[in-house]
Amino acid sequence: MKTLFLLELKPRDKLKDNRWKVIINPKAGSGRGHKDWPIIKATLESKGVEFDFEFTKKRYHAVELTVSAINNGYRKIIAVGGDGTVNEIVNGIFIQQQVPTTEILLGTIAVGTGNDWARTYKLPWDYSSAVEALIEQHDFLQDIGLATFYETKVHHNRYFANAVGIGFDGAVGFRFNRLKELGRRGKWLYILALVHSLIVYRATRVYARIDERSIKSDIFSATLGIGKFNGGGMLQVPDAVSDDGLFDMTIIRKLSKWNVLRNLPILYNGKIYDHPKISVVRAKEIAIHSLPAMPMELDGEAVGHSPFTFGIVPRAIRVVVGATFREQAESAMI
Ligand SMILES: Nc1ncnc2c1ncn2[C@@H]1O[C@H](COP(=O)(O)OP(=O)(O)OP(=O)(O)O)[C@@H](O)[C@H]1O
Repeated sequence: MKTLFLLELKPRDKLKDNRWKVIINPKAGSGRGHKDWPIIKATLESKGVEFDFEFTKKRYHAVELTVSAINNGYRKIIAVGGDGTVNEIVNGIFIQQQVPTTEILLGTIAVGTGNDWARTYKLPWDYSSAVEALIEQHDFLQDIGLATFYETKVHHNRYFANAVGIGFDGAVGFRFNRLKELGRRGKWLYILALVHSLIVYRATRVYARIDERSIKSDIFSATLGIGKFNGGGMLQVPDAVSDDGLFDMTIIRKLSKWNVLRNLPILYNGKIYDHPKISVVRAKEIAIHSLPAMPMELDGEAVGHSPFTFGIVPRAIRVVVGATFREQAESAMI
């Protein structure tokens, strides 16, 4: 009985209800995480935010830091990074076993390259306004996706908070990561990866189960979205709603390379579905098999290849959003 009493009290003793744990990826945004941290830190301090902080030291370290932060009583976490950092923190929130995932509040200060997750929530880019948003704490419960895939014959599971791209989109992700590893930088890097992949990538025969439906088609690319953006501002899933319990899956059927190049603007202007070979389906459960295997990027990270399964976990993580997004979400509910 005495032991039980102690066990119940111990986590409460160390609860840090109002203190944020800040996890900084120094490599995000080609080193912006490291370079801008002194400014971000000074901004947090000047606005009276209570926090402790830690830098990631390697890939996936943010997963570990999140699990130990929650085990040490933190319930509010700030990601200083890009989509990959947010993704690792979300995976850490699911891995920990101390509290339900919805009891953790996730905020972000976007210093990444693409920052697509932050775009959906209209989070401010300047650090002063981003910190104000954390103080105002407009929160929102968003859906999370769980993907299964293969990487060199090993089966993996990973949660995602924003979007997954498969086929051509996945190939661009792999090329983009490769260019970054080679030390290439700059805002045109994604376009460079896209043009390179366009030269070498071919549509594949895809067999998919989408909830109750089955499809067989030659598919060039597909994007599953919880958020609306991917690829650093592309609107490939422009109508995705991040708390509707459904993926929006944009399917781009086999296209000529010229047709892809000519239609690049519709990837950015929200009119992607005007194209006759592009359509959208909405579903909770999706299974995909392809010949040959197709590559996948998940929240901007090139991670593996098919066969894939995707499932949605509705309203699973509480996130801090921008005031404009919150107002729009509230007026949509009226
Ligand atoms: N200390 C570190 N050293 C090397 N890599 C790291 C470190 N910390 C995190 N990473 C890795 O950095 C990668 C990129 O992080 P992140 O996605 O946050 O930035 P980004 O790629 O610039 O932004 P975005 O995904 O929004 O374009 C992730 O794969 C992450 O695992």
